[in-house]
Amino acid sequence: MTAHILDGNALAKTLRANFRQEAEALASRGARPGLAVILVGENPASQVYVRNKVNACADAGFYSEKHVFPGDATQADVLAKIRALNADPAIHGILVQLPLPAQFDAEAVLDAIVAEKDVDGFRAENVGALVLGLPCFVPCTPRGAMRLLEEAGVDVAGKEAVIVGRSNIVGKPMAMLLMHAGATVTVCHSRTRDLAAHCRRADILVAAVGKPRFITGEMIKPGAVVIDVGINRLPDGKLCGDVDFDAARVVAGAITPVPGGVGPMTIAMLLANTLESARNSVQNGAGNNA
Ligand SMILES: Nc1nc(=O)c2c([nH]1)NC[C@@H]1CN(c3ccc(C(=O)N[C@@H](CCC(=O)O)C(=O)O)cc3)C=[N+]21
Ligand SMILES: [Mg+2]
Repeated sequence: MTAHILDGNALAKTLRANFRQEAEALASRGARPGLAVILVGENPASQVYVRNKVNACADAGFYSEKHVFPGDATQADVLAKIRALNADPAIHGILVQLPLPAQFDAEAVLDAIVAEKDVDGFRAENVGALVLGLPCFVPCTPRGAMRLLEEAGVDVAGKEAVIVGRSNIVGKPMAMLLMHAGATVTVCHSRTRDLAAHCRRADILVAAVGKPRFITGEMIKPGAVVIDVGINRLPDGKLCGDVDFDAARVVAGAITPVPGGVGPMTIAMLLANTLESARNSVQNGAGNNA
């Protein structure tokens, strides 16, 4: 058996073409979707991701701004920029690239973004709404992972889903989305006893641990759908996921590659959330002139 490869690059490209049509429709109503990305410091991985986000905006006909601060910038500098963007009608989404340098209180910075522009979905109001099943911005990486499951034709209801990783950005929201979709969800983490046994029960296995090739072939149930959220840079400069891809692909039924799986879908869902925010602004009578 060889797993079906879930091509995030191809799906993201198709989605961006659809977003472009919607962006033009919104632009004609005075609300071209606009995203502002804030990057602090010179983390090379962050620079790549931010560049990908800005390029994706251009490709989808969105307006975007990139605000780069030096690594020794103060929190007050960044907060002032966020306040200006909060009030800017051309901007529908504000993203502060994480991680922030150590001198920052990331919680306080994210909290400064008005909820209507929190397209990452990281603020407490958003997380609360997600848990309650109310309208909200669904965090981009889990939303992209769910979209890939849909693309794979996976009927989530009744399935055993196992998530490895309990982060606020991936593990926790992913658990909520899978639960809402009807899966029986187990969240495993660094303290879990007999992780392999949990993983082997999974019809849907989501790896979000941040350790290269941590999930081995023996941890996968034959035919399972494997979603690899990991992006790890190896000493030779190559990227690899949290799953041992070569071992997994001969066991799994479907699997996301790294790169080219969840990563591009994360960016596509950032655009989807920004589009949603622009649509909301039109409904609330607060478009822009972009
Ligand atoms: N406020 C905030 N929101 C985020 O959504 C956020 C963040 N901070 N900090 C970092 C993580 C990571 N993340 C990725 C986005 C795209 C790729 C991506 O495009 N990956 C390509 C490869 C990129 C490469 O070549 O390095 C791929 O998987 O094919 C990866 C990772 C968003 N994050
Ligand atoms: Mg996690």
